[in-house]
Amino acid sequence: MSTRRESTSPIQIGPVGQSWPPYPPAEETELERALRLEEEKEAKKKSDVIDEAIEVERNELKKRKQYIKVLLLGQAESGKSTILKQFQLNYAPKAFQAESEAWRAVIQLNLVRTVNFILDIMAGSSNMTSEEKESAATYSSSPQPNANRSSSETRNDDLGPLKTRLAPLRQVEMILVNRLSADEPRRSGSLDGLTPKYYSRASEVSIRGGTGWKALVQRKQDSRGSEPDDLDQARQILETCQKDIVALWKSPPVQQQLRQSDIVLRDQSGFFLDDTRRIASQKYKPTFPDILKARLQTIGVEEHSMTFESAEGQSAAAQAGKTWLFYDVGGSKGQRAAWAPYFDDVNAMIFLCSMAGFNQTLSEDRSVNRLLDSLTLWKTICSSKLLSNVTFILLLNKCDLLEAKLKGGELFARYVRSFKEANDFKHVSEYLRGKFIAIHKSQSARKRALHVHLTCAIDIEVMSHVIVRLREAILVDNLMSVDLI
Ligand SMILES: Nc1nc2c(ncn2[C@@H]2O[C@H](COP(=O)(O)OP(=O)(O)OP(=O)(O)O)[C@@H](O)[C@H]2O)c(=O)[nH]1
Ligand SMILES: [Mg+2]
Repeated sequence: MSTRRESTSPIQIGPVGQSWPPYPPAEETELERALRLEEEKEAKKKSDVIDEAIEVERNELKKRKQYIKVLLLGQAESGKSTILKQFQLNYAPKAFQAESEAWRAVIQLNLVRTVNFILDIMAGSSNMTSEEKESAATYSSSPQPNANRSSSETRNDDLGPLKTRLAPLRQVEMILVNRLSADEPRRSGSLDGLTPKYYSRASEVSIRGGTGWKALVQRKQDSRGSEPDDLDQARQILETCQKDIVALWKSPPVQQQLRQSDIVLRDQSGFFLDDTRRIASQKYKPTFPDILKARLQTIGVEEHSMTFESAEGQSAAAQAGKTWLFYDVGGSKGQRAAWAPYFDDVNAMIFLCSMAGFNQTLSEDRSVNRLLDSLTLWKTICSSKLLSNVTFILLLNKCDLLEAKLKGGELFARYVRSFKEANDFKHVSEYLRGKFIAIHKSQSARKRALHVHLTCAIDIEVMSHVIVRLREAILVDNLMSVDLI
């Protein structure tokens, strides 16, 4: 502990002859002396508190140096948070299971938002701005979105009673958003009163993520005891709407309108309409596959600490090596400036690219193709000097969606003119793999290994093998001692 405040030799400042501290004053009364001593005691107390805080921070820093730090990078919706969930599921399943209840609100909100999105579409385009019409087509699987076509062509008054019965879902959405975001300032995408709003993304949920919201949902659940609250009310309404949601989704006018607007809801993140009966039930408990499919946009950079559960009961040293820190970043363009400070001190970087993005534009900038954005971003990351010594992992993700799009007749060459091969998964994924590897080779300042995997981040079985290999690669590259492995 520092004793700097107790030094007796005063330092010289100001004009020669004046010293600091000016104690003790030449003529000091008893009262002045008592006050002075009291002040000094207070100052010492404060100093000790500061010293203690510094010490704690130093120890914390020392501990953090023993952690493996992994940075997850990639554009929005590429699957970064999903990969983090896969690590938790594989290596900290008890902790992951303990949090599963908190995901219920997110999944139900994903579902309710999709329903309200459909209701907005069916209500017609009159209250949509031209920007909203365009952004509704962001999810289109077609290169030429056709969202501007008049919805009156298929508007069907038979849906009237259904729409009326589903109207309370606006309130459900509001309750769930409030519950998840609680003290957060309102951000775009959150509900604007009860006014129907045309969402550019059917199920998008945008709240500050990390562990904060989970704790919040949990705390509220614990504190309310047996008293019914607004969340119970929301779940009751949702259950009451179960059959009508199914009917809405199946109704020919809805399917026709979505087709005419070139909106493919099944391809969208957080799509749960095929599981309505289960998810809208009051007894609903999120399963692992549901949690992996849930969409919760990451805002900012979130630090997640994960301790390998197999390390429980081992020595403190072994435990330290078994704790990994993940930095999960928000991938949209506006958030990328916040990444740089994390490049400095990580052991591994996992970059995700959604291969299904070849026929999509960024939701934050509809003039930019997603695949092109990913390649540009990859180029920047590869050339970063700060990352030149870290383990590089590339996950070409959303294999399932890429395959479905190609099988559905979407032509890859229509978006990527240099592609001349057969329009199937094997050739397209090989082409993309080659492109990314070539960029890595040409942009890296020094020779560095690159681990590449084709992934479907929501597939538990297949991912369990990939996750093991990622862990091994990171540990081996970072020369961890055998007992830590
Ligand atoms: N079908 C399919 N969906 C996936 C795959 N990987 C992720 N998803 C889904 O895609 C959505 C977006 O994934 P996230 O992990 O939230 O994306 P992110 O990169 O963290 O996005 P930001 O937080 O906005 O930067 C989620 O609903 C996931 O369930 C995949 O391989 N296939
Ligand atoms: Mg995320």
